Amino acid sequence: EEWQDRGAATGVQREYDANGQPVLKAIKKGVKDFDFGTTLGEGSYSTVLAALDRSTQKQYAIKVLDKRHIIKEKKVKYVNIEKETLNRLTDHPGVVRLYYTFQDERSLYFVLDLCAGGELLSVLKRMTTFDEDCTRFYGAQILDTISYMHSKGVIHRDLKPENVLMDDQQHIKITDFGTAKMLEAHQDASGRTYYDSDAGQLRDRATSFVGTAEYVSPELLTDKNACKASDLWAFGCIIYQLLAGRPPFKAANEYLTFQKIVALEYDFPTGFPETARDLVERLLVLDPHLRLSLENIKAHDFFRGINWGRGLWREKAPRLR
Ligand SMILES: Nc1ncnc2c1ncn2[C@@H]1O[C@H](COP(=O)(O)OP(=O)(O)OP(=O)(O)O)[C@@H](O)[C@H]1O
Ligand SMILES: O=C(O)C[C@H](Cc1nc2cc(Cl)cc(Cl)c2[nH]1)c1ccc(Cl)cc1
Repeated sequence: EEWQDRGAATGVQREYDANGQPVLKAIKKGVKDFDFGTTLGEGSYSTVLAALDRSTQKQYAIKVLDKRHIIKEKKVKYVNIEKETLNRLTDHPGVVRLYYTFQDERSLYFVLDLCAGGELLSVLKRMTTFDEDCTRFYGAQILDTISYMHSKGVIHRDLKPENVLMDDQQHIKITDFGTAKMLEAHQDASGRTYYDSDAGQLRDRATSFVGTAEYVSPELLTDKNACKASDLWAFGCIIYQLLAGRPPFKAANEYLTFQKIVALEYDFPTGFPETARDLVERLLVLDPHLRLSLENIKAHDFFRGINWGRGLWREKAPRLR
């Protein structure tokens, strides 16, 4: 196997060599450390199973990918991007946590947070629409997470209700980073790390990746360039969808949907709340430079009363009505 799994060791244990000298050995988890349970879902190249770590009795979701299938479908790049991106996003409650990766002769394994609440899309379908309080609460958690991702130089590029999972506290966790873009890290004069605004993206012009039709930003369709503001366009579509029960741009096929996006052809259902309408109108703006910035969105009237930061993640989720 030319790929040696340099996956992060899960910790070290102390052993003693022949002369009684203490030796620290890296502990690597493997398949045998887990009891696999129900299938939580299937992807095009993956199966996600509930699993119990026998030694800690902790529950996880383990995403299993078939090596041969990955190679045949030319998805090696995406799998490695998902691993590298998740390894960069390790300290925020709104990002699904990657604990370990390992492999055996047949498969690759991602050991992830278990999100027992399923997809936000399924919750929305059960509710038809969210009321303003729920939209404000879940919207704030999603925005706080986008803010963290962008601060780490990660653009998700495929944000949508299917990629927002719920944990057992009804808090959200964003997943599916195989198509994310990682901006180059730079050190400033005082040695602090910052990420290339979007200049570094210029080389990326040839990117072949386009997200999910209903949430694709106009700049990705016109000049094939995703930037941080592209995630904020998708955020605007999600806020609209939570309140309206459907995404703003949806047509019979992808091409017609793209036509609606670049023509900004959408309207609000009667009864759509005014403040939310104002926020969506300032997000669904064709020119990414004129779209509301992250800070402007946090300060928008729709999010009045939200305390951004730790508090947001300790609060009890409003009852989904
Ligand atoms: N951490 C998790 N906890 C609980 N369920 C999960 C978790 N991650 C994924 N799932 C579920 O498993 C299913 C498959 O997810 P996976 O990320 O493997 O593929 P996908 O991204 O949904 O599909 P595709 O690869 O075609 O885009 C999803 O529908 C999701 O609901
Ligand atoms: O060195 C690393 O970064 C760890 C490896 C890299 C890696 N080994 C692979 C083997 C195959 Cl067959 C396919 C892919 Cl995508 C592979 N990616 C790895 C192991 C496990 C997981 Cl889940 C992801 C990447």
